[in-house]
Amino acid sequence: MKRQTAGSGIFSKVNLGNDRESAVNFAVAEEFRDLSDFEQLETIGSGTFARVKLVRHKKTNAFYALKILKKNEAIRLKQVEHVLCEKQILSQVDHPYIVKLHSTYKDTRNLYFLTEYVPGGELFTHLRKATKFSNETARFYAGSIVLAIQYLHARDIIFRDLKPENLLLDSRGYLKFTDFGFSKKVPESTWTLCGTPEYLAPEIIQSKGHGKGVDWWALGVLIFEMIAGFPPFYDENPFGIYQKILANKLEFPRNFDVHAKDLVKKLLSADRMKRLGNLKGGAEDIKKHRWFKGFDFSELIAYKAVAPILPEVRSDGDAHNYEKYSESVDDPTGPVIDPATSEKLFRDF
Ligand SMILES: Nc1ncnc2c1ncn2[C@@H]1O[C@H](COP(=O)(O)OP(=O)(O)OP(=O)(O)O)[C@@H](O)[C@H]1O
Repeated sequence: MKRQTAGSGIFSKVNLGNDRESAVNFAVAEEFRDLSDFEQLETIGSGTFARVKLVRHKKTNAFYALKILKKNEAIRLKQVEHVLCEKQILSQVDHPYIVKLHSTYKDTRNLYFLTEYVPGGELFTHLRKATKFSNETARFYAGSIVLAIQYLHARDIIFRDLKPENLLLDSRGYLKFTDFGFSKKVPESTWTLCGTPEYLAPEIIQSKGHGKGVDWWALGVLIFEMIAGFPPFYDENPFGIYQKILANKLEFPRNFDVHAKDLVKKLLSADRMKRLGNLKGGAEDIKKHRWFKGFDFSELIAYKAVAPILPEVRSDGDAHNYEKYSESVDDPTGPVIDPATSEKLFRDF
């Protein structure tokens, strides 16, 4: 079972902040100007109020992913500000491990993100298939995540939804971050409760205000889950999970690598002032940890490292690495919403 991101309206302490910077890097190329230039193929992802479809550019035959969000659902679930942030942040970032945004569109019913198509499937699927990863495999992905998060944090962007469901594999087996729906530009702290229960840092649950440290916490959860095959704090219901996170009791399976264990403990420090990654040395402290001894980050970023899993990609538009969704049950487009409301709320999209 894939884990849905929480925080859609249940928790209302929203800090909107003053982070409406203009999208400096975002110029839409000619070929991406019109949505009717694309043929919509199968659904490859479905979230709380979005559907992601594989699409083909009719003229060039190139494949892309189109994320479709219903405006009415974005309003109902109080996600308008998050969607605007998602566009603003995705249009500003440019990193090999972050999915590339080509263009955005809107009509009377929906908002659309056109991004590169990443054909290798979710890290989640590969992890569940393998049950658990070897130390080396986990290190390859963790190293990639450290680089991407370091890049984001240097730009004061917190990702806030790190989990294997939001990490995709490209055809070379390298990671791509997707879903910036909860990411936020914050030089200081922010107060919104969002994320996925198993990956929430204690300071988010306690509404203490949180910053970049939450991504390093989530990395600790992810390294644990990759090596153990299950997350460190687990319960049938979210409140049970929150209790376990706050109790901060870690039980490592036998054979868990000692250095990985030490790193996970340092990332899962309940006190964010003592959490590795969140200290003066930043991400460099994590790169220097014993678990990464001998690991070559420059090879990794240059795509010279051998990826541990090479996904089977039969052709450019092959979607078999993604779950199959019924196309008929749920119309991906929403109802037309009042034009004045639409203009007011979605002007910046
Ligand atoms: N660029 C892409 N290439 C291939 N698949 C993608 C791409 N973007 C998204 N997907 C697929 O669609 C799924 C949902 O996308 P995304 O997480 O952006 O939507 P969401 O509605 O915000 O999801 P959630 O509610 O779970 O947070 C992803 O987990 C992935 O399986």
